[in-house]
Amino acid sequence: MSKSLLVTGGAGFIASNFIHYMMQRHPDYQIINIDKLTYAGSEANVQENTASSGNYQFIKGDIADEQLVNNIFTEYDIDGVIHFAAESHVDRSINDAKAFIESNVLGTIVLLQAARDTWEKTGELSTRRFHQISTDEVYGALDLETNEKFNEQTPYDPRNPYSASKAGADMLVKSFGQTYGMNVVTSSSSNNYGPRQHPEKLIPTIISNALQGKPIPLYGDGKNVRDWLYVEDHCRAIDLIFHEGKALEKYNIGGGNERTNNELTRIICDILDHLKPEQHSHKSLITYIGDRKGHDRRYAVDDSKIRNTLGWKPLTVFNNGLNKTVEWYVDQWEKAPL
Ligand SMILES: NC(=O)c1ccc[n+]([C@@H]2O[C@H](COP(=O)([O-])OP(=O)(O)OC[C@H]3O[C@@H](n4cnc5c(N)ncnc54)[C@H](O)[C@@H]3O)[C@@H](O)[C@H]2O)c1
Ligand SMILES: Cc1cn([C@H]2C[C@H](O)[C@@H](COP(=O)(O)OP(=O)(O)O[C@H]3O[C@H](CO)[C@@H](O)[C@H](O)[C@H]3O)O2)c(=O)[nH]c1=O
Repeated sequence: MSKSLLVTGGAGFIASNFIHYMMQRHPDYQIINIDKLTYAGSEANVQENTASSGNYQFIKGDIADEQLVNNIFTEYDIDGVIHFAAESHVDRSINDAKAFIESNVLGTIVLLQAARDTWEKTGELSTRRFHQISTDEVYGALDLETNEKFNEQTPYDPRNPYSASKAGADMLVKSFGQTYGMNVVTSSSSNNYGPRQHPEKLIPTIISNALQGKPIPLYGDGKNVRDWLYVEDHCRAIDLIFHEGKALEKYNIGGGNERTNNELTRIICDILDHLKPEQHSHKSLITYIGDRKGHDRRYAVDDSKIRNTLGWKPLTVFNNGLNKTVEWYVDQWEKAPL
């Protein structure tokens, strides 16, 4: 059945990939994308596939703007919300967390209330769906020395202002399920990689600095571990959870690719050495700098619930995904060097 989906933050990294994915997977769906176009969002991220589509609508605006969000719910018959919009960069939250509270906490409550009020009136509060896109960072950090992973029962223990704001938003979403019987679901994923990520994040930083012959900055000893998930595998998981996940439940999504930042950086440098043999040795650019404050040591996700109950698993082999990713950034770089 065709649906109208409100996607928030669709000009950012993951949600723009999600819109591309959904337009191919469900071409009959209408997608309404609300995005404030902060420094992290770019309309160019979504223009490629949506330009000629009659099923796509872009609204430039803030999810914390109550009047705008209420108007969207009045104007469109929204079947479901997939809520990505957020301030997403840990380092920025350490410098100044105010925007994180405004977008991630206040923005989420504005969306929840508009959805609740609209769907309550039509008697569809328990059938229409609000899907919260969350992060493995809400669980805190793991030690390097253990094999432990975050599962859905792991208590929340956010350790930086970004993850605290996401944890707050997740709690509000859960409370709307408990208090009003709203059909909410939450998914928490590990670190995504792929095309269209903002250059402030680790992988685009490595590639862009390497291409420019600039130092590749690694925080601390470079031994921090992240569990890398190809963004398209994440999009497939979200599609499945949105349609088939159980109300009030939470699903973890992992890549099964734990790598230290040192390992990851060296793999990317090897790919670049192969693609750009005429350039300097890329590894020689690796430079250790001061550590991130409160730097979480390791994230790792146990995704057996989504594998066992919904039949999802990541399909992208890490080296293939990284090769595709590096090629995409090199191609962008060649079209428009910074
Ligand atoms: N990137 C990851 O590895 C990762 C992993 C797990 C979960 N997440 C979550 O996925 C979501 C998307 O992350 P991302 O990396 O694509 O982020 P991003 O920073 O690339 O994109 C965020 C988008 O949200 C928009 N936005 C921010 N505040 C807004 C507001 N108040 N109103 C409307 N739009 C606003 C921005 O303009 C931008 O387009 C976030 O909720 C993040 O917490 C990200
Ligand atoms: C930008 C940068 C990062 N790093 C380190 C810090 C981390 O250990 C690792 C990855 O950093 P980032 O790319 O900023 O990602 P991280 O802090 O893990 O957070 C990401 O992954 C989270 C999911 O785990 C998401 O919720 C966040 O929105 C997303 O930004 O690399 C460096 O060593 N040098 C850098 O220049």
